[in-house]
Amino acid sequence: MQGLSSPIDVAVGILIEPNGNVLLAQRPEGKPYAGYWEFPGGKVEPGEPIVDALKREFVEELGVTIVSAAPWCCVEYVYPHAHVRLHFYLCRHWEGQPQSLEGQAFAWQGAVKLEPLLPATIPLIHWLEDVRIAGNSPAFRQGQC
Ligand SMILES: Nc1nc2c([nH]c(=O)n2[C@H]2C[C@H](O)[C@@H](COP(=O)(O)OP(=O)(O)OP(=O)(O)O)O2)c(=O)[nH]1
Repeated sequence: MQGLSSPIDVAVGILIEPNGNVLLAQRPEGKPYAGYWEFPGGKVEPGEPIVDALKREFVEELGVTIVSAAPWCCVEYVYPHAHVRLHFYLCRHWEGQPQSLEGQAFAWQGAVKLEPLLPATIPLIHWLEDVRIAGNSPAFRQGQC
């Protein structure tokens, strides 16, 4: 089990369509919390800039090239399997249609109704309501990490 004093950095991207829909993915079999919904992303490799990890994960998982992404918030959470520090980015500009390259299910959602969601991601759904329709570039939310 990961040491609780050393969080694992995770880069997570929220793709937002012009109509305000956001993309979620379902965790595949074999991973902790399989079947739970999350925003696409994955672990940052040692020495890797977080935004580079974000771009790498989107190419690997979805075949999507992120053109620009804005850091939005950071959430720390201790699971039984790991202590994670999640770096969430908002992304309105990308190239390519998301494809299920790792066999995972995807869903575009307006007001997100999917269940179950990963516990650390649940608060994001509420915060997203302030930004997904407005089309603005919200300030970084301070204070969660
Ligand atoms: N991608 C993503 N991960 C999240 C979210 N919320 C949340 O708690 N997590 C956690 C679950 C995992 O413990 C961790 C992501 O690790 P992962 O195992 O999915 O990463 P990975 O794709 O690099 O996996 P692997 O190569 O190690 O198999 O972050 C979220 O919204 N999106």
